[in-house]
Amino acid sequence: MRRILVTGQGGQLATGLAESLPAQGFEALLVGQPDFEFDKPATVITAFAALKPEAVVNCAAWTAVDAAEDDEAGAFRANALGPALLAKLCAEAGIPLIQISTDYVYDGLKGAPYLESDLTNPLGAYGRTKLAGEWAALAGNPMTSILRTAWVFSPVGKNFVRTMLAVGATRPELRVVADQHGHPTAAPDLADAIAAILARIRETGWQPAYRGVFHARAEQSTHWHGFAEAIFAGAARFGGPQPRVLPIATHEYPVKAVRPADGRMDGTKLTETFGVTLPSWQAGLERVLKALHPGG
Ligand SMILES: NC(=O)C1=CN([C@@H]2O[C@H](COP(=O)(O)OP(=O)(O)OC[C@H]3O[C@@H](n4cnc5c(N)ncnc54)[C@H](OP(=O)(O)O)[C@@H]3O)[C@@H](O)[C@H]2O)C=CC1
Ligand SMILES: Cc1cn([C@H]2C[C@H](O)[C@@H](COP(=O)(O)OP(=O)(O)O[C@H]3O[C@@H](C)C(=O)[C@@H](O)[C@H]3O)O2)c(=O)[nH]c1=O
Repeated sequence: MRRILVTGQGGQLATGLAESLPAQGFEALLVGQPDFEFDKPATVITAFAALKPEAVVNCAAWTAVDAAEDDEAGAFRANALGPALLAKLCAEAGIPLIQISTDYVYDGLKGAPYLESDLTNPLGAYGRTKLAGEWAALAGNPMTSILRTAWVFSPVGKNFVRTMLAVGATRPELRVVADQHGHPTAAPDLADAIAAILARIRETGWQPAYRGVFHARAEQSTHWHGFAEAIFAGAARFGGPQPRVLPIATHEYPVKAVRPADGRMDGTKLTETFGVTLPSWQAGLERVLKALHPGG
Protein backbone atom coordinates (compact mmCIF):
# COMPACT_ATOMS: atom_id res chain seq x y z
CA MET A 1 0.00 0.00 0.00
CA ARG A 2 1.69 3.16 -1.19
CA ARG A 3 -0.59 5.38 -3.28
CA ILE A 4 -2.99 7.39 -1.07
CA LEU A 5 -5.74 9.49 -2.66
CA VAL A 6 -6.30 12.65 -0.59
CA THR A 7 -9.38 14.72 -1.43
CA GLY A 8 -9.89 18.38 -0.53
CA GLN A 9 -6.59 19.67 -1.93
CA GLY A 10 -5.78 23.13 -0.56
CA GLY A 11 -7.87 22.52 2.57
CA GLN A 12 -6.34 22.42 6.04
CA LEU A 13 -6.07 18.67 6.50
CA ALA A 14 -5.15 17.78 2.92
CA THR A 15 -2.32 20.34 3.14
CA GLY A 16 -1.07 18.60 6.29
CA LEU A 17 -1.26 15.18 4.66
CA ALA A 18 0.82 16.39 1.72
CA GLU A 19 3.70 16.54 4.25
CA SER A 20 2.82 13.73 6.67
CA LEU A 21 2.21 10.96 4.13
CA PRO A 22 5.60 11.10 2.36
CA ALA A 23 7.26 11.11 5.81
CA GLN A 24 5.77 7.61 6.31
CA GLY A 25 6.80 6.42 2.84
CA PHE A 26 3.44 7.03 1.13
CA GLU A 27 2.74 8.88 -2.08
CA ALA A 28 0.07 11.57 -1.59
CA LEU A 29 -2.21 11.90 -4.61
CA LEU A 30 -4.00 15.18 -3.96
CA VAL A 31 -7.20 16.06 -5.78
CA GLY A 32 -9.31 19.21 -5.52
CA GLN A 33 -11.98 21.27 -7.19
CA PRO A 34 -12.73 21.74 -10.07
CA ASP A 35 -10.99 18.52 -11.25
CA PHE A 36 -12.53 16.57 -8.39
CA GLU A 37 -15.96 17.79 -7.35
CA PHE A 38 -18.61 15.81 -5.49
CA ASP A 39 -21.34 17.82 -7.23
CA LYS A 40 -20.04 16.38 -10.52
CA PRO A 41 -19.72 12.63 -9.81
CA ALA A 42 -18.10 11.98 -13.19
CA THR A 43 -15.03 13.97 -12.03
CA VAL A 44 -14.73 11.71 -8.99
CA ILE A 45 -15.04 8.51 -11.02
CA THR A 46 -12.51 9.74 -13.60
CA ALA A 47 -9.93 10.84 -11.01
CA PHE A 48 -10.27 7.56 -9.11
CA ALA A 49 -9.79 5.47 -12.25
CA ALA A 50 -6.82 7.54 -13.42
CA LEU A 51 -4.96 7.59 -10.10
CA LYS A 52 -5.57 3.96 -9.03
CA PRO A 53 -5.20 4.63 -5.28
CA GLU A 54 -4.49 1.92 -2.72
CA ALA A 55 -6.30 3.82 0.07
CA VAL A 56 -8.36 7.03 0.28
CA VAL A 57 -8.46 9.79 2.90
CA ASN A 58 -11.53 11.92 2.32
CA CYS A 59 -10.79 15.44 3.59
CA ALA A 60 -13.18 17.20 1.17
CA ALA A 61 -16.24 18.57 2.89
CA TRP A 62 -18.63 21.49 3.19
CA THR A 63 -17.20 23.03 6.40
CA ALA A 64 -19.09 26.36 6.50
CA VAL A 65 -21.23 25.57 9.55
CA ASP A 66 -23.58 28.59 9.40
CA ALA A 67 -23.93 28.58 5.60
CA ALA A 68 -25.02 24.93 5.74
CA GLU A 69 -28.20 26.07 7.50
CA ASP A 70 -29.20 27.95 4.33
CA ASP A 71 -28.26 25.19 1.86
CA GLU A 72 -28.51 21.83 3.55
CA ALA A 73 -28.97 20.15 0.17
CA GLY A 74 -25.62 21.54 -0.99
CA ALA A 75 -23.93 20.46 2.23
CA PHE A 76 -25.53 17.01 1.87
CA ARG A 77 -24.13 16.60 -1.65
CA ALA A 78 -20.60 17.29 -0.38
CA ASN A 79 -20.79 15.66 3.06
CA ALA A 80 -22.99 12.62 2.40
CA LEU A 81 -23.34 11.87 -1.31
CA GLY A 82 -19.59 12.46 -1.85
CA PRO A 83 -18.54 9.88 0.77
CA ALA A 84 -21.22 7.49 -0.56
CA LEU A 85 -19.67 7.55 -4.03
CA LEU A 86 -16.12 7.28 -2.69
CA ALA A 87 -17.12 4.30 -0.53
CA LYS A 88 -18.61 2.53 -3.53
CA LEU A 89 -15.44 3.11 -5.55
CA CYS A 90 -13.26 1.93 -2.66
CA ALA A 91 -15.39 -1.20 -2.18
CA GLU A 92 -15.11 -2.05 -5.88
CA ALA A 93 -11.33 -1.60 -5.68
CA GLY A 94 -11.10 -3.47 -2.34
CA ILE A 95 -9.23 -0.63 -0.58
CA PRO A 96 -9.58 1.20 2.77
CA LEU A 97 -11.42 4.53 3.14
CA ILE A 98 -10.63 6.95 5.93
CA GLN A 99 -13.56 9.33 6.26
CA ILE A 100 -13.08 12.45 8.41
CA SER A 101 -15.98 13.52 10.60
CA THR A 102 -16.74 15.91 13.42
CA ASP A 103 -17.69 16.47 17.06
CA TYR A 104 -20.74 18.37 15.72
CA VAL A 105 -22.52 14.98 15.28
CA TYR A 106 -23.10 15.17 19.07
CA ASP A 107 -25.58 17.43 20.88
CA GLY A 108 -23.05 18.27 23.59
CA LEU A 109 -25.42 17.51 26.45
CA LYS A 110 -23.65 14.46 27.91
CA GLY A 111 -21.59 16.50 30.37
CA ALA A 112 -18.60 14.16 30.02
CA PRO A 113 -16.32 13.12 27.14
CA TYR A 114 -18.25 11.15 24.51
CA LEU A 115 -17.48 7.53 23.74
CA GLU A 116 -17.83 6.28 20.16
CA SER A 117 -20.72 4.09 21.37
CA ASP A 118 -22.73 7.11 22.59
CA LEU A 119 -25.76 8.27 20.67
CA THR A 120 -25.32 11.01 18.09
CA ASN A 121 -27.80 13.87 17.81
CA PRO A 122 -26.56 16.68 15.60
CA LEU A 123 -27.94 20.15 16.34
CA GLY A 124 -27.48 21.64 12.87
CA ALA A 125 -27.30 20.99 9.13
CA TYR A 126 -23.52 20.59 9.04
CA GLY A 127 -23.57 17.89 11.73
CA ARG A 128 -26.56 16.14 10.16
CA THR A 129 -24.91 15.94 6.75
CA LYS A 130 -21.59 14.78 8.24
CA LEU A 131 -23.40 12.05 10.17
CA ALA A 132 -25.13 10.94 6.98
CA GLY A 133 -21.65 10.82 5.41
CA GLU A 134 -20.43 8.51 8.17
CA TRP A 135 -23.32 6.13 7.57
CA ALA A 136 -22.82 6.22 3.79
CA ALA A 137 -19.09 5.55 4.10
CA LEU A 138 -19.64 2.62 6.47
CA ALA A 139 -22.53 1.18 4.46
CA GLY A 140 -20.72 1.46 1.14
CA ASN A 141 -17.34 -0.02 2.02
CA PRO A 142 -16.50 -2.72 4.56
CA MET A 143 -13.00 -1.27 4.95
CA THR A 144 -14.00 2.11 6.38
CA SER A 145 -12.59 3.98 9.39
CA ILE A 146 -14.43 7.13 10.49
CA LEU A 147 -12.21 9.61 12.34
CA ARG A 148 -14.20 12.20 14.29
CA THR A 149 -12.04 15.22 14.97
CA ALA A 150 -12.74 18.76 16.25
CA TRP A 151 -11.95 22.46 16.03
CA VAL A 152 -9.27 21.99 13.34
CA PHE A 153 -6.76 24.81 12.88
CA SER A 154 -3.68 25.15 10.73
CA PRO A 155 -1.33 27.69 9.14
CA VAL A 156 -3.57 27.71 6.03
CA GLY A 157 -7.25 28.06 5.29
CA LYS A 158 -10.15 29.34 7.34
CA ASN A 159 -9.86 28.55 11.03
CA PHE A 160 -10.27 30.08 14.48
CA VAL A 161 -6.55 30.83 14.99
CA ARG A 162 -6.25 32.79 11.78
CA THR A 163 -9.59 34.53 12.42
CA MET A 164 -8.52 35.57 15.94
CA LEU A 165 -5.14 36.89 14.75
CA ALA A 166 -6.77 38.84 11.90
CA VAL A 167 -9.61 40.31 13.96
CA GLY A 168 -7.31 40.92 16.94
CA ALA A 169 -5.08 43.06 14.75
CA THR A 170 -7.93 45.46 14.00
CA ARG A 171 -9.86 45.62 17.29
CA PRO A 172 -8.72 46.39 20.86
CA GLU A 173 -11.31 44.08 22.39
CA LEU A 174 -12.84 40.75 21.32
CA ARG A 175 -15.78 38.86 22.80
CA VAL A 176 -15.49 35.08 22.67
CA VAL A 177 -17.82 32.40 23.99
CA ALA A 178 -16.61 30.65 27.13
CA ASP A 179 -19.37 28.03 27.46
CA GLN A 180 -18.60 25.75 24.49
CA HIS A 181 -16.02 23.05 25.22
CA GLY A 182 -13.98 20.98 22.80
CA HIS A 183 -10.60 19.89 21.53
CA PRO A 184 -8.76 22.36 19.27
CA THR A 185 -6.85 20.03 16.94
CA ALA A 186 -3.87 21.09 14.83
CA ALA A 187 -4.22 19.87 11.25
CA PRO A 188 -0.49 18.94 11.03
CA ASP A 189 -0.88 16.74 14.16
CA LEU A 190 -4.02 15.11 12.79
CA ALA A 191 -2.27 14.52 9.47
CA ASP A 192 0.65 12.84 11.29
CA ALA A 193 -1.86 10.64 13.14
CA ILE A 194 -3.62 9.63 9.91
CA ALA A 195 -0.27 8.78 8.28
CA ALA A 196 0.57 6.63 11.33
CA ILE A 197 -2.83 4.88 11.08
CA LEU A 198 -2.21 4.11 7.42
CA ALA A 199 1.27 2.82 8.30
CA ARG A 200 -0.35 0.49 10.84
CA ILE A 201 -2.83 -0.75 8.20
CA ARG A 202 0.07 -1.30 5.76
CA GLU A 203 1.96 -3.26 8.43
CA THR A 204 -0.85 -5.50 9.68
CA GLY A 205 -3.14 -5.65 6.68
CA TRP A 206 -6.78 -4.62 7.18
CA GLN A 207 -8.21 -5.93 10.47
CA PRO A 208 -11.92 -6.11 11.40
CA ALA A 209 -11.19 -3.87 14.44
CA TYR A 210 -10.22 -1.02 12.09
CA ARG A 211 -13.80 -0.71 10.83
CA GLY A 212 -15.99 1.79 12.66
CA VAL A 213 -15.87 5.15 14.39
CA PHE A 214 -12.85 6.58 16.23
CA HIS A 215 -12.24 9.88 18.03
CA ALA A 216 -9.09 11.48 16.61
CA ARG A 217 -8.68 14.76 18.45
CA ALA A 218 -5.93 16.58 20.32
CA GLU A 219 -5.35 15.70 23.97
CA GLN A 220 -6.77 18.18 26.52
CA SER A 221 -9.81 20.37 26.02
CA THR A 222 -10.78 24.00 26.51
CA HIS A 223 -13.48 26.47 25.52
CA TRP A 224 -13.28 28.94 22.64
CA HIS A 225 -12.39 31.78 25.04
CA GLY A 226 -9.57 29.74 26.59
CA PHE A 227 -8.34 28.88 23.12
CA ALA A 228 -8.42 32.57 22.08
CA GLU A 229 -6.42 33.60 25.16
CA ALA A 230 -3.81 30.92 24.41
CA ILE A 231 -3.60 32.09 20.79
CA PHE A 232 -2.81 35.67 21.81
CA ALA A 233 -0.42 34.56 24.58
CA GLY A 234 1.45 32.41 22.06
CA ALA A 235 1.39 35.09 19.37
CA ALA A 236 2.88 37.64 21.78
CA ARG A 237 6.27 35.96 21.35
CA PHE A 238 6.08 36.71 17.63
CA GLY A 239 4.95 40.32 18.11
CA GLY A 240 1.32 39.35 17.44
CA PRO A 241 -1.72 41.47 18.40
CA GLN A 242 -2.71 41.68 22.08
CA PRO A 243 -6.42 42.62 22.29
CA ARG A 244 -8.46 42.12 25.43
CA VAL A 245 -10.54 38.94 25.15
CA LEU A 246 -13.81 39.07 27.08
CA PRO A 247 -15.56 35.80 28.00
CA ILE A 248 -19.20 35.78 26.92
CA ALA A 249 -22.09 33.31 26.86
CA THR A 250 -23.23 31.61 23.65
CA HIS A 251 -26.42 33.71 23.43
CA GLU A 252 -24.30 36.89 23.42
CA TYR A 253 -22.69 35.89 20.09
CA PRO A 254 -25.66 35.21 17.80
CA VAL A 255 -24.93 32.93 14.86
CA LYS A 256 -27.15 30.87 12.60
CA ALA A 257 -26.15 27.33 13.60
CA VAL A 258 -26.41 25.92 17.10
CA ARG A 259 -23.08 24.42 18.26
CA PRO A 260 -22.69 21.67 20.89
CA ALA A 261 -21.95 23.09 24.34
CA ASP A 262 -19.64 20.24 25.27
CA GLY A 263 -18.16 18.20 22.42
CA ARG A 264 -15.37 16.57 24.39
CA MET A 265 -14.52 13.11 23.04
CA ASP A 266 -12.67 10.22 24.67
CA GLY A 267 -9.65 9.13 22.60
CA THR A 268 -8.93 5.71 24.14
CA LYS A 269 -10.29 3.61 21.28
CA LEU A 270 -7.95 5.20 18.72
CA THR A 271 -4.95 4.61 20.96
CA GLU A 272 -5.89 1.01 21.72
CA THR A 273 -6.72 0.11 18.10
CA PHE A 274 -4.01 1.90 16.13
CA GLY A 275 -1.43 2.81 18.79
CA VAL A 276 -1.95 6.48 17.95
CA THR A 277 -2.45 9.40 20.37
CA LEU A 278 -2.45 13.01 19.21
CA PRO A 279 -0.40 15.67 21.05
CA SER A 280 -2.15 18.22 23.28
CA TRP A 281 -3.89 21.19 21.68
CA GLN A 282 -1.34 23.43 23.40
CA ALA A 283 1.50 21.63 21.61
CA GLY A 284 -0.49 21.80 18.37
CA LEU A 285 -0.98 25.55 18.79
CA GLU A 286 2.74 25.99 19.32
CA ARG A 287 3.45 24.05 16.13
CA VAL A 288 0.99 26.09 14.05
CA LEU A 289 2.12 29.46 15.45
CA LYS A 290 5.73 28.54 14.62
CA ALA A 291 4.69 27.60 11.09
CA LEU A 292 2.89 30.95 10.77
CA HIS A 293 6.07 32.77 11.86
CA PRO A 294 8.98 30.98 10.21
CA GLY A 295 12.24 32.23 11.68
CA GLY A 296 10.31 34.11 14.40
N1 LIG B 1 -12.36 22.58 10.04
C1 LIG B 1 -12.75 22.05 11.20
O1 LIG B 1 -12.76 22.73 12.24
C2 LIG B 1 -13.13 20.61 11.29
C3 LIG B 1 -13.17 19.81 10.17
N2 LIG B 1 -13.60 18.52 10.27
C4 LIG B 1 -13.64 17.67 9.08
O2 LIG B 1 -12.30 17.47 8.68
C5 LIG B 1 -12.22 17.35 7.25
C6 LIG B 1 -11.18 18.30 6.72
O3 LIG B 1 -11.55 19.62 7.09
P1 LIG B 1 -10.67 20.90 6.71
O4 LIG B 1 -9.40 20.47 6.09
O5 LIG B 1 -10.70 21.80 7.89
O6 LIG B 1 -11.62 21.53 5.59
P2 LIG B 1 -11.35 22.81 4.66
O7 LIG B 1 -12.60 23.60 4.70
O8 LIG B 1 -10.05 23.44 4.99
O9 LIG B 1 -11.21 22.12 3.22
C7 LIG B 1 -12.28 21.47 2.64
C8 LIG B 1 -11.90 21.05 1.25
O10 LIG B 1 -13.05 20.39 0.66
C9 LIG B 1 -13.25 20.92 -0.63
N3 LIG B 1 -14.65 20.80 -1.01
C10 LIG B 1 -15.70 21.48 -0.52
N4 LIG B 1 -16.83 21.12 -1.15
C11 LIG B 1 -16.48 20.17 -2.08
C12 LIG B 1 -17.19 19.41 -3.04
N5 LIG B 1 -18.51 19.55 -3.20
N6 LIG B 1 -16.50 18.54 -3.82
C13 LIG B 1 -15.17 18.40 -3.67
N7 LIG B 1 -14.43 19.10 -2.78
C14 LIG B 1 -15.09 19.98 -1.98
C15 LIG B 1 -12.79 22.35 -0.54
O11 LIG B 1 -12.55 22.86 -1.82
P3 LIG B 1 -12.61 24.46 -2.10
O12 LIG B 1 -11.46 25.04 -1.35
O13 LIG B 1 -12.49 24.53 -3.57
O14 LIG B 1 -13.93 24.90 -1.56
C16 LIG B 1 -11.53 22.19 0.32
O15 LIG B 1 -10.45 21.79 -0.51
C17 LIG B 1 -13.66 17.58 6.76
O16 LIG B 1 -14.29 16.33 6.61
C18 LIG B 1 -14.32 18.32 7.90
O17 LIG B 1 -15.73 18.10 7.93
C19 LIG B 1 -13.97 17.95 11.46
C20 LIG B 1 -13.93 18.70 12.60
C21 LIG B 1 -13.46 20.07 12.62
C1 LIG C 1 -15.00 34.71 15.49
C2 LIG C 1 -15.68 34.50 16.83
C3 LIG C 1 -16.37 33.33 17.08
N1 LIG C 1 -16.99 33.15 18.27
C4 LIG C 1 -17.68 31.89 18.56
C5 LIG C 1 -18.73 31.45 17.55
C6 LIG C 1 -18.77 29.95 17.77
O1 LIG C 1 -19.63 29.64 18.85
C7 LIG C 1 -17.34 29.61 18.15
C8 LIG C 1 -16.53 29.00 17.02
O2 LIG C 1 -16.61 29.81 15.91
P1 LIG C 1 -16.29 29.38 14.43
O3 LIG C 1 -17.46 29.77 13.60
O4 LIG C 1 -14.95 29.91 14.09
O5 LIG C 1 -16.15 27.81 14.49
P2 LIG C 1 -17.01 26.68 13.81
O6 LIG C 1 -17.16 26.97 12.38
O7 LIG C 1 -18.24 26.42 14.59
O8 LIG C 1 -16.00 25.47 14.01
C9 LIG C 1 -16.43 24.18 13.70
O9 LIG C 1 -16.14 23.92 12.34
C10 LIG C 1 -16.62 22.67 11.90
C11 LIG C 1 -16.17 22.50 10.44
C12 LIG C 1 -16.32 21.53 12.79
O10 LIG C 1 -16.35 20.37 12.37
C13 LIG C 1 -16.21 21.80 14.26
O11 LIG C 1 -15.41 20.83 14.93
C14 LIG C 1 -15.72 23.18 14.59
O12 LIG C 1 -14.34 23.32 14.37
O13 LIG C 1 -16.74 30.84 18.59
C15 LIG C 1 -16.94 34.12 19.27
O14 LIG C 1 -17.50 33.94 20.38
N2 LIG C 1 -16.26 35.29 19.03
C16 LIG C 1 -15.64 35.53 17.83
O15 LIG C 1 -15.04 36.63 17.65
